[in-house]
Amino acid sequence: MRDLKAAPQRGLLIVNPKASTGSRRRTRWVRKKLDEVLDLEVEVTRRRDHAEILAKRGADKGYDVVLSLGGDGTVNEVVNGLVSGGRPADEAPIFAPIPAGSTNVFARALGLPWDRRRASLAIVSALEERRVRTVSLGRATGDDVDRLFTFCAGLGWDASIIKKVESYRKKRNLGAHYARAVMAELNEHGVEGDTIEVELSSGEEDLSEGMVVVQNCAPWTYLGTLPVNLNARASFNAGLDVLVLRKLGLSDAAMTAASLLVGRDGPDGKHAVTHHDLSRIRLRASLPQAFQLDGDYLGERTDVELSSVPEALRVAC
Ligand SMILES: Nc1ncnc2c1ncn2[C@@H]1O[C@H](COP(=O)(O)OP(=O)(O)OP(=O)(O)O)[C@@H](O)[C@H]1O
Repeated sequence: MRDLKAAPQRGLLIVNPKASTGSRRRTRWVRKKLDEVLDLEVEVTRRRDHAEILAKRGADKGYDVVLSLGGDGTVNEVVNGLVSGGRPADEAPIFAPIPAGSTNVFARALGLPWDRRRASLAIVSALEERRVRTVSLGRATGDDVDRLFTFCAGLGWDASIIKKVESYRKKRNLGAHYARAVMAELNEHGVEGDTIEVELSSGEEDLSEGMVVVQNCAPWTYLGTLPVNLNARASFNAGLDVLVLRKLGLSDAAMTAASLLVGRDGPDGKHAVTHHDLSRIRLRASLPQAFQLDGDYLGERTDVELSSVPEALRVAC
């Protein structure tokens, strides 16, 4: 092992003590491992949005590496703090996400193991070997929101489901909760509803009557170990991908939902279409629709613009 203590990088570990799979003992183990390669400071979040403030402070203070120990909510806050105000990737600390949530989409999409110990070891080895990758991010603006996202944004049906899943919080087996929320949503509303106009930077237009999902990478999410690939071509090295769910009758809603969630071939083109590698996507809903960023329900919105921010963040993985 190379002795980085000779010239250690300064690291800041931001710990969310409320993340689903967090515990003091596990945090101590991670901290000990990181201590071997970094001159490490640790900060613990005290409330929602605190990770963003801590990360911004870390970037301002010139830390070389900032790590999160939490789920995708913590990742989203830390990333927003690191490159807030348009800070270029090479002037921001290198980021590394250590998974401690229930799903950990961003860390897994980077190829890190779901298991926190194995992920920590992979990150330690990336730091030792100075293995860094620069990834794109997405940015959502409009209707009093201006926020970066790491893996997805959604307007309509999937955000309503996320709102439901959040209400089942602190219970285990999120895969089952997700399926339960899908069925509850289908029973209550179907997927037919108000329209969402979709305007793409390619010049194309589309119309959805249920849901629009924008992805910055693939997969979109995981049900346990199963990757859900609504848009398998989405990539950190390209612009944004979008899935537009077109008109859908209640009779085949469950079938289509199932094929979207577990199908290997993506949407069938009849009920849903995808568009690849876009710099900008404008969404205008006829009535306020549920909105989510990185799996976090943010309330209802009618007008949102999603844009790609290429090479926005350096990641050790
Ligand atoms: N001390 C705290 N008290 C209450 N909430 C907190 C605290 N620190 C962070 N949070 C909030 O906890 C929320 C959930 O965090 P996070 O997404 O990291 O974990 P998770 O929900 O277990 O993961 P996943 O989204 O994968 O299920 C975030 O919105 C974050 O802002």
